Amino acid sequence: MVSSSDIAETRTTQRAQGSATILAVGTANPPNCIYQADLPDLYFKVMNNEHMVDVKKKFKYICETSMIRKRHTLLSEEFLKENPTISDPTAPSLDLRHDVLVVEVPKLGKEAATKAIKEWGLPKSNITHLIFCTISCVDMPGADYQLLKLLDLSPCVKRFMMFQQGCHAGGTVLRLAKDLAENNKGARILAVCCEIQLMAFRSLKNAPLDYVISQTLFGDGAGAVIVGSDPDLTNEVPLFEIVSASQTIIADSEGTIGGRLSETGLKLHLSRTVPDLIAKNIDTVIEKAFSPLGITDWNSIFWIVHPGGPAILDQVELKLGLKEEKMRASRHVLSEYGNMSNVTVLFIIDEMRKKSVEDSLATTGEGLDWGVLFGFGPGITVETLVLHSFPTSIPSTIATE
Ligand SMILES: CC(=O)CC(=O)SCCNC(=O)CCNC(=O)[C@H](O)C(C)(C)COP(=O)(O)OP(=O)(O)OC[C@H]1O[C@@H](n2cnc3c(N)ncnc32)[C@H](O)[C@@H]1OP(=O)(O)O
Repeated sequence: MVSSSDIAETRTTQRAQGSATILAVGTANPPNCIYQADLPDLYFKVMNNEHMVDVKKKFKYICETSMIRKRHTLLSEEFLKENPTISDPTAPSLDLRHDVLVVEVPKLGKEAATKAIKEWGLPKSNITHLIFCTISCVDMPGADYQLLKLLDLSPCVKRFMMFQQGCHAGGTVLRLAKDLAENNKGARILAVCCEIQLMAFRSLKNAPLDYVISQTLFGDGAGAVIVGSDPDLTNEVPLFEIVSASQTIIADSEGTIGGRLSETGLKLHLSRTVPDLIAKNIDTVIEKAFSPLGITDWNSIFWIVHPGGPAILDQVELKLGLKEEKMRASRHVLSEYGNMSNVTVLFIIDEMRKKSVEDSLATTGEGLDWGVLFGFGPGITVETLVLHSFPTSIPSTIATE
């Protein structure tokens, strides 16, 4: 007969001993790059909206204050010319958008995943779980299945498909990967976020101001990480330990960020109160996350913050009295790639560890030991991760890539 102590022992052997760690990061973007300074002329031309002079003026102003220098996109002028329904706010275009996205989202995800696997350095056969996250398209089987096929992974890899989560979900993916890694001894999780903004691309004819804002902020990209506990230090190089992960909903924020799929694409709603609501609540969230460690000096940690827009970074910085350099990595990624929704925090992790090596700092977290990762999205949902950095003893190929 099996005793309860046998079951307890079996459960212990099924679990990992240590916390989950990020073991590799890969990123990818479509090759087409648009400079924000060129966007107003380009956008209003391809959308046949040149006559909307006042809207263009507003669009140009927001482009100038967005703190974005450039963004990558799958879209091209040729594609929009060949597919005029995309630019017509009254014509159904959902099928057309989906036809493109169900193919392109797993493909871009594969590019990022391939880089992460290469950096990790172990055979693909060691991957036990796959998480795929996107708001760009919905399909069955989903982008997780397509990516498994594209990468030629084992059909026994355990998949999780996260549809329609939003911008906080870079944090959700890492939280899920942590639970999987810590509860399954030897697990190696490939987690991929990929967003191509074609679903939300739309004409500004008769559009509310938040549509104008969304057209100026979002960019295309994919990020991938390998996560696992108890790294084999002869073969694996840990970058960040995920010490804790939590999620909360900001009080009285319902309806301030949202999206609905329609026959004319994804309609995004953003309230102007978003930066203020996040800033007003951020102190409570961070105090709760760091109280077990006794850390209260927010300038003593490194920061990875989803840059929904510059106002969010500015207001968090102001509320917590952060030094200007704390948001460097988040602002850099916003400037060079725009808001790539849930993908963005994975780019910031990549930027932070590479710059730390480049600047000969002692740890992957800008020379500091502890750090925070914040994801913000519909709800308003906040994902909070407490991270612990590692010494920057990583191969030079990673830093110079
Ligand atoms: C989709 C997801 O899941 C998660 C996400 O990431 S959602 C994206 C979250 N991002 C945001 O909410 C954007 C945050 N906002 C910003 O960063 C900045 O406001 C901005 C870059 C959009 C513009 O910055 P700015 O030009 O310096 O000044 P700001 O005064 O804030 O705004 C300019 C104008 O736009 C208006 N505005 C700003 N945000 C608005 C919104 N969401 N809806 C409607 N109007 C808005 C302002 O009221 C102002 O209008 P007036 O000139 O008529 O007064």
